[in-house]
Amino acid sequence: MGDIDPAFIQDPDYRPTLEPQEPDQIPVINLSISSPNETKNLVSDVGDACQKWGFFQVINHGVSRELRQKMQQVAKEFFHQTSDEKRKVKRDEVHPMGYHDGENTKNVRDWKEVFDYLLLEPTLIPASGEPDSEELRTLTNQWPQYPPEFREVCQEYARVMAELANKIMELISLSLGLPASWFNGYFKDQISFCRLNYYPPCPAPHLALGVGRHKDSSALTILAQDDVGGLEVKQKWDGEWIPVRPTPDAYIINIGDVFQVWSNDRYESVEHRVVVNSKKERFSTPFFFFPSHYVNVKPVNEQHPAKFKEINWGRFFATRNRSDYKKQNVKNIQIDHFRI
Ligand SMILES: O=C(O)CCC(=O)C(=O)O
Ligand SMILES: [Fe+2]
Repeated sequence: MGDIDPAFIQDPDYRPTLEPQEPDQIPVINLSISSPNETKNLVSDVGDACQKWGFFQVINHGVSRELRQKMQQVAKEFFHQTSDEKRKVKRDEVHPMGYHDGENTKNVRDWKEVFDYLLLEPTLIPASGEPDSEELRTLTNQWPQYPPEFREVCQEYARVMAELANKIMELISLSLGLPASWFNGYFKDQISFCRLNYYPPCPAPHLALGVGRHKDSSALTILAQDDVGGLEVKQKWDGEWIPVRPTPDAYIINIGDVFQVWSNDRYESVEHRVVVNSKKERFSTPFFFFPSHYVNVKPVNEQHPAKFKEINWGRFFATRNRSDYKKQNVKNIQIDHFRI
């Protein structure tokens, strides 16, 4: 036990502790409301969670349990196939959507396999991150033959996630003192995508991570995790890693880089990572809610000095996503590069 490819081994500073930790402290927010007064409380709970943690869980979100279970089932059936079968829909530089088993986060390999697909087909993004390049690139999905209902279930699931993302974004807008629909127009041609994560049991969970520490570059992310656990969030005030314990039927929401810029640092995109274990496989499904490629992201409140320069979202996305395929000599681009 314990012998793994050195490409997966984290630097000692970033290895997980795997010791029992404190009980879960990430807020759980009930989205069902029946009076205007409850809306006020809900908005204030969302705002507090965004400010303190950058993470919260939601219950009574309106997504059917049946759809979530179907999604879990097709993911299991897909990932349990042979490598050869899965590689028929392998991602590459021409087709960035599909199956992938060699992702690096911060230049260390993740102990996971993924399948990515876009909400909208086709989706347009800039061909490169170069500031003066106007060329666009058309992205489409790749779908496996098996299981036969895979495509239909995935597409339905992404549509439902986009609706939930809108609802949560409206609450976040209200919590920032803006009209609920303030950001809606930025998502007309959204580059949102859904990812199926599969973490096989790992013989050396003390050395490797399912996903290394990172921030999501989305506006927000909606994550479904199964009952195994493994997601950890970096507590803002002391850098402790806090587990997000599985809560039946809940979705985990986190603020991504886009909302950090829009809110001018009031809400931060918080670092998180995934710990693996030697006994149980784990599945999770993040939906990354991204604006349209042509949106220029900048702080919305003009009463305070802006902490970020305007960022063209498509170019940022195009630059960041190149890091999936090659080990890079430089750290991949982050919003901090745009700080004033
Ligand atoms: O699997 C998880 O719990 C989280 C995955 C994640 O953070 C990501 O895919 O960006
Ligand atoms: Fe993430």
